[in-house]
Amino acid sequence: MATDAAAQPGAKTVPEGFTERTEGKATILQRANDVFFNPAQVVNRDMSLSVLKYFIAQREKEIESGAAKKAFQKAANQGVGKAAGAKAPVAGEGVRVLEGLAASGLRAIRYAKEVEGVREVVANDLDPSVVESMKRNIEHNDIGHKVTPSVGDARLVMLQNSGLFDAVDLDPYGSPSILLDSAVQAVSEGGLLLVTATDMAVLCGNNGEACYAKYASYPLHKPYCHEMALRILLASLEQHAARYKRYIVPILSLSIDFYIRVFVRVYTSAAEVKNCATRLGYVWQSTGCDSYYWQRVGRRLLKGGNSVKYAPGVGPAVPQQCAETGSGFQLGGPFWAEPLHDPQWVAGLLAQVKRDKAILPGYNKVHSILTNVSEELNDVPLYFNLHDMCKTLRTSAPRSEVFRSALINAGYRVSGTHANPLGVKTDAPWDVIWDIMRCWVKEHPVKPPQPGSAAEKILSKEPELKADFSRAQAAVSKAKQKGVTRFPQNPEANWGPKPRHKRQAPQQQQQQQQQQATAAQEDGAAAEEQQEQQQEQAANGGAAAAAAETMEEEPQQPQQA
Ligand SMILES: C[S@@+](CC[C@H](N)C(=O)[O-])C[C@H]1O[C@@H](n2cnc3c(N)ncnc32)[C@H](O)[C@@H]1O
Repeated sequence: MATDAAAQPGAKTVPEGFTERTEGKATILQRANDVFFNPAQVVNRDMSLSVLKYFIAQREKEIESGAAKKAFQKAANQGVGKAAGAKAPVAGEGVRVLEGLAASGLRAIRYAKEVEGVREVVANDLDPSVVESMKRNIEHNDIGHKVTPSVGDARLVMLQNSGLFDAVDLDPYGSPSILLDSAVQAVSEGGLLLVTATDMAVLCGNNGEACYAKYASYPLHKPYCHEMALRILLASLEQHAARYKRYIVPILSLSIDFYIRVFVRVYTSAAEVKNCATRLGYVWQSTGCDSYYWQRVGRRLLKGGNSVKYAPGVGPAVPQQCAETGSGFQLGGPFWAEPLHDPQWVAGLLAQVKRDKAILPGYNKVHSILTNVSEELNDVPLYFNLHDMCKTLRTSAPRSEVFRSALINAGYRVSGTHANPLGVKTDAPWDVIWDIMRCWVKEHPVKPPQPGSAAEKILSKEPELKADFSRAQAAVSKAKQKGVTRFPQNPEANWGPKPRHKRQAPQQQQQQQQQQATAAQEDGAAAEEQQEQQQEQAANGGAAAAAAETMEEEPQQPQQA
């Protein structure tokens, strides 16, 4: 937990006009109105620290098995790191990290102090006055030469150190788009990229044209927009990487409150890069209802023996008119269409985080997010919001467990998503999903819908499937069964991005207000989900059981002082 602290006897002297602020093992010096420290980012820093720690352990194993050296040689033959004189990784030598936009240096200092196996962190910032305060903080933390301060444009630093950093962390205000091209070149073979984006209004489709300009992907302003934002950033990373015969492997992709954060490894392979278009897809979104359909940009065709041929995607993947409502479609993308996470990493990371509970100030939220992620259907891109579908039909929403049971009883898989407390992921096709809703409305009649409305068109069809709403065991997530709080409330209002340390243009202010409004909405949805959970508990086991389960929940304490 971050704390304000007065100087203790024997502790480092706190210069006049400063106070100390501690997060994890790092203590930084802060002046009044300093905006360098944003407590809302503790979860971002804890998560990043944990992923970096896990990455280092994995990398050591790869060095010991010889896989890392082999990969390094292969990449060197393609020119990776050649200009900068990159060397093959050596066991026990530790990793070299770049924090490209390091501000106060808090994150860099935490990496250096808390993650074993970090050899050096280069903490870089464009603003010389910021680097002065960073130097003060490095000195204040007694970390010797482990953190190297640097002033410069992160893009230049990355290009000048191509292939030389084992991990590159980019945590900008707003969009990372202009940093991605140099970032995919800066990491060593199999290296780790950790990237934040806070331009959620852009990525979520409020300004689609701006998103296309920045990321070359058209967003759709729909309930799945937070996962779509992740898929836009990943698609952009993949396309930048492909230009240098490199490709990405996402290990963890997170939508948290008001920002997204992706963790990907970067490899080099001319053969693998040919698959780039097959990993990306467009989404056809019905303009009349909630249905959406994927279409890959490219195809990989196996032609007998080992012969592989690449071809453009086939389409359109939808008819001229939406099968449910007769309306047209919007086309979004291209988006990353492959899994967002590596399940083995997620399982290992979750176990490691549990062991590190005492040393992670943002543990509760980090644990909740990873628990949710571990239960997500990783091969089902995007999700729908059950409440939105009910709005389309002007009906009351079934409890999520009841709706999920119907999907499972019809032979399909279903899960929630960490990106939205009300989101449902399933491999059921849309005609099945709508049939379940038609059956629900038959059992819970609604007022006759408006002639010509989407509700009328959808409900005028007889369901082909007879939905079975009886309780299926797998309909309740394991976390929920164990009483793990899946969406903890944020500790305070306006828990969101901080302004840049300069006057903001009205457009930026508006964007920030939108981001905060989105975060507030999500908090509302989380509260709704918790209320629903309590109602379900009460309905399933009576008040006593609900009370007992509630007591088992982890306390929802604010993560910051
Ligand atoms: C959100 S803050 C970083 C916060 C920090 N990562 C942390 O966890 O505390 C963004 C910083 O990026 C710096 N910055 C913006 N553009 C940059 C660039 N092109 N190169 C390097 N630093 C940049 C700003 O000066 C600012 O200090």
